[in-house]
Amino acid sequence: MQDPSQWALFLDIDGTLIDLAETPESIVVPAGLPADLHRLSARLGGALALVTGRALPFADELFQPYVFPIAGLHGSERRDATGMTTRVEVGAEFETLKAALAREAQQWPGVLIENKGAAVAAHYRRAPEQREVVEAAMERYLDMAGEDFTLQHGKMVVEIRPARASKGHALMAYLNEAPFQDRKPIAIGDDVTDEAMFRVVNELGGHSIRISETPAETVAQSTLPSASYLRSLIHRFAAETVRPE
Ligand SMILES: O=P(O)(O)OC[C@H]1O[C@H](O[C@H]2O[C@H](CO)[C@@H](O)[C@H](O)[C@H]2O)[C@H](O)[C@@H](O)[C@@H]1O
Repeated sequence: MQDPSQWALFLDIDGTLIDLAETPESIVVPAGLPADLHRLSARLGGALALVTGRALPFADELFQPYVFPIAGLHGSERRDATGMTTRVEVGAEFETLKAALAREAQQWPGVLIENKGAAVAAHYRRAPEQREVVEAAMERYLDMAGEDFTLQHGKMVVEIRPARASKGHALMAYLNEAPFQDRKPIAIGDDVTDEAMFRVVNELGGHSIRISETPAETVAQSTLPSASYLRSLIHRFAAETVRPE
């Protein structure tokens, strides 16, 4: 990487840093990845943020003991480089809605409901035949949730999340703050939700990269074949930061 002080790096988690797994809980964080990210972040002067659909506390656990700036729930919550967290607040009615969804989902064999606080996901990876049922139900629940929410489609998943946020907004917010400001953004992701980051990055003259084994419909400027390929690049760039003690 030429002159790391010019760049800010924004990384998606699932399918980008970590291989996809059958369920949200069964992902495996490769040994060495958290430390590699920590070293790479140091090389970038701290201008590395994780931008994910996961809830922030879950994302934090994946990379402990290191603490990175993280935007969670597709940008609905965001911890900046000073450790300050901001969140889109949702009303108490959303708890009732999530409980009703979880009850109804018991009739859909193999479908998993992931309660993420201000967002809720219905996963059909273990039951692809349930896709239409799940999508129709989530449209119905979205109507009940109201205009403060939106549907987020992803890989074998449909989510209801706050409408007043996106990964693109989160990336923009980071770029207005130290240590990200005055740097060119690089965003790397693998899914529909990451396209919002790619659009912002493209407008700002940065670099957008989609992880995809096969040609994907994307506005990203380039592609990488897999999460493991990206991890090997991160390892290489991170290693360049190691100095003899
Ligand atoms: O923005 P991301 O960090 O990519 O998060 C997107 C969603 O990732 C998770 O779901 C996806 O990964 C699961 C584990 O590999 C997989 O089982 C599922 O099919 C994928 O859709 C996560 O569970 C969601 O909450 C995130 O929004």
